[in-house]
Amino acid sequence: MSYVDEVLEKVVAKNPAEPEFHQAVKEVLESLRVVVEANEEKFRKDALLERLVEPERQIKFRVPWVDDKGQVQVNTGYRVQFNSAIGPYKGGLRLHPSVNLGIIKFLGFEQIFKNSLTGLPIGGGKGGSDFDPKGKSDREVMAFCQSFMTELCKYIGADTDVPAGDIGTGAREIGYMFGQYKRIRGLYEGVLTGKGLSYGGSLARTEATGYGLLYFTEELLKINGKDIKGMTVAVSGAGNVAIYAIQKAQQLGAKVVTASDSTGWVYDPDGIDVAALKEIKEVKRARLTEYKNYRPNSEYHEGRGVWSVKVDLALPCATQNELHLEDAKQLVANGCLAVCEGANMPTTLEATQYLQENGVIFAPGKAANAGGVATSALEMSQNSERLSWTFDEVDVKLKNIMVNICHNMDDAAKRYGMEGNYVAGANIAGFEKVVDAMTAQGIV
Ligand SMILES: NC(=O)C1=CN([C@@H]2O[C@H](COP(=O)(O)OP(=O)(O)OC[C@H]3O[C@@H](n4cnc5c(N)ncnc54)[C@H](O)[C@@H]3O)[C@@H](O)[C@H]2O)C=CC1
Ligand SMILES: O=C(O)CCC(=O)C(=O)O
Repeated sequence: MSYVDEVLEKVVAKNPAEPEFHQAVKEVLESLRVVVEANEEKFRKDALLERLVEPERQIKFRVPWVDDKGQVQVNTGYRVQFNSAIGPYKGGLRLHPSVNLGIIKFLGFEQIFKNSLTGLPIGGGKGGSDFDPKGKSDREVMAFCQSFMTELCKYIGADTDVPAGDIGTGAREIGYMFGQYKRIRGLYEGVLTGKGLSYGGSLARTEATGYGLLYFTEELLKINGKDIKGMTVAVSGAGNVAIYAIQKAQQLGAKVVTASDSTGWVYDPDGIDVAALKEIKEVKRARLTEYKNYRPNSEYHEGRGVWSVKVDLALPCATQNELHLEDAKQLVANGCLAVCEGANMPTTLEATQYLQENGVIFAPGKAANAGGVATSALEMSQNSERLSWTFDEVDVKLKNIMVNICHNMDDAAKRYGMEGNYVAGANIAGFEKVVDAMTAQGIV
């Protein structure tokens, strides 16, 4: 049996009931086959792949807090410190009822390669909890965040592990967590990114993942002889990534006609109104049903359906496994030219394969959405030097990073004879640096 197949089998046997983690590992190792085969003897002897798929540390803890009725609630907290070969662990905290260890492991594993692709010195990690901030009062969210950080603060630090936001963790949650870290540890340091501007945050971090996705997509389309200007675009999600992806797409001359949340989606033939979306989601924390009050010409539909709209470009920006094989078939039938992932692993393996086989330009999240974590690393730099850069300074750096990722991914695919296979290109380019560092640092 080949080394890759052996490790894939071990991952499934050793980590049962973690389908998202199996999926993420399969996607990466399958596309590394050619690199692994060229170094099989050494990698096998060093158990390189076994070490790559085993987190350095997994922390799981109890998070008790008191709700507004005086009732004690108990959630589970996680931090998976996956790989520190190229820098301190870096990656967001997800607060969503679906969170479990397997989901945090898939996200942490992806983060290793994504962070490597940014070219910045950050290792891979991820964390979160099955706490649901939706429908909770600010006081309840604060009580949860303080309890969560009371335990997490023992394991993180500006030079060891620097968490940030993800689904359900925005500026409000990061603020409460930062306050509690400072209070317990007595340290005013850049232990979290995505902080508010008044206490060490970076300009452009809020916009970075969505803007970065569009800088990357614009470049990728250019490489393939196409122009984003004038394209019609479908975006899923209505959170941090989706909102700023829509905004930048419109600035680049495209028309985005959809957005979605976990209960439904909107179609706006005149182009999504970003100001309305921001007010509904960021200020009111309400459902997309409200969108029609701002845009009478738009349609609201319950359930899924964003991928049934005829578009040139699809940007999944909500959550994992939200774009299925049936959706891929519909996109292809409608003449969609490209799919670039703003979320982490939003496309199933079958859908990815179908898109690639049918000539759709497909860019994986670990490359396309790396602008968020890259700008987090820029926030860490600013915190270290006790300075803040202007919006334009950060934005220019972000754009350069995304353009470089795009070309490194494209070059890596070409080097291994897989031109246009950007899943392989991103995985190989991310892997090379991590493996080099792991090898240089010995068996650890
Ligand atoms: N915030 C960041 O900087 C980064 C986020 N990501 C990824 O982007 C994705 C979105 O994250 P954020 O925008 O930060 O989160 P968010 O919490 O701001 O927004 C998530 C959005 O997706 C929607 N959503 C969640 N589950 C859904 C479902 N099952 N069906 C349809 N819609 C659903 C929510 O209603 C919300 O509108 C996630 O996969 C996250 O891991 C990736 C890189 C960086
Ligand atoms: O900004 C960060 O550190 C993390 C962003 C993140 O969680 C991601 O890239 O998925």
